[in-house]
Amino acid sequence: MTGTPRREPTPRRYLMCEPTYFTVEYSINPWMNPDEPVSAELAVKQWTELADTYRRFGHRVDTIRPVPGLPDMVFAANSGTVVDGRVLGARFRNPQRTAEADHYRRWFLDHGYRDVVMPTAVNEAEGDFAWTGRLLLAGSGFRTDPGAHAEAQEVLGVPVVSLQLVDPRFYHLDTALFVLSDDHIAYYPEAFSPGSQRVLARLFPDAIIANAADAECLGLNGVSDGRNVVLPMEATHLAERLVHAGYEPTFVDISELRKSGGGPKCCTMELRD
Ligand SMILES: CN(C)C(=N)NCCC[C@H](N)C(=O)O
Repeated sequence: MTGTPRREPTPRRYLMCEPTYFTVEYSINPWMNPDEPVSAELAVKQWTELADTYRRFGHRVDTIRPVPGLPDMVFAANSGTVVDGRVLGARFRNPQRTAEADHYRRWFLDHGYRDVVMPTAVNEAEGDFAWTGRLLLAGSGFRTDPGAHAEAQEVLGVPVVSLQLVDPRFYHLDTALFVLSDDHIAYYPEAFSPGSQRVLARLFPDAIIANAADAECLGLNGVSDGRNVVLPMEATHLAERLVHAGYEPTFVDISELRKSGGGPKCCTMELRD
């Protein structure tokens, strides 16, 4: 008889950016409504709790200084994909976010990264790239260009699997899929084209399948260290499935950051050195 697998955490290093200048003053995804009030103070509180959660699990959290006028800079995951110490930076689709990429590029150079390449194609980094430990899953359809997938394969030297996103609410791959442990993922099938759904089912037959309620609270924007899985507090169905599979969910409140279309993962770039 096979029981629930024992899940082992591995130490992580994350890069985060405090939402000091957080606002929703433009709309570049369906979650953003500039007419709805937003509190930078509450966003900072929620972000601080997220960073403290990682530290409590023994992970290292580095930070980059926020820049006035770049309210989405808090979404660190969109500014770099790091595998084995190699960095592929970002090129944003929307002009409102263009300047973020260079601040992060400079952070990498100032912190000892020597292999830093800036993309030629539109590339929103870990927003659309997820490293499973074997494959780099790559989303396109709304933000990252399919050409960026080939560029990532060349620069990072890892096999890339292209996936097509089809629902504008789930405009980045990390709104619809995340990696739980080596080669084990959770995802929301309806966010993907029929062909991409078949690819995912073939590659990950034991994946955890999320439902619409999980996806609609950005529950797929989770962060896992192999055992502890940080999730938005509304993602209760997904949390039950994770417990069943041997993981330990931890809930965080990200309601303020969600007003910009972001969750825990968007705030967290993983530095795989
Ligand atoms: C989970 N997601 C989508 C992220 N990886 N990033 C959030 C980016 C939010 C920003 N307002 C934007 O629309 O770009």
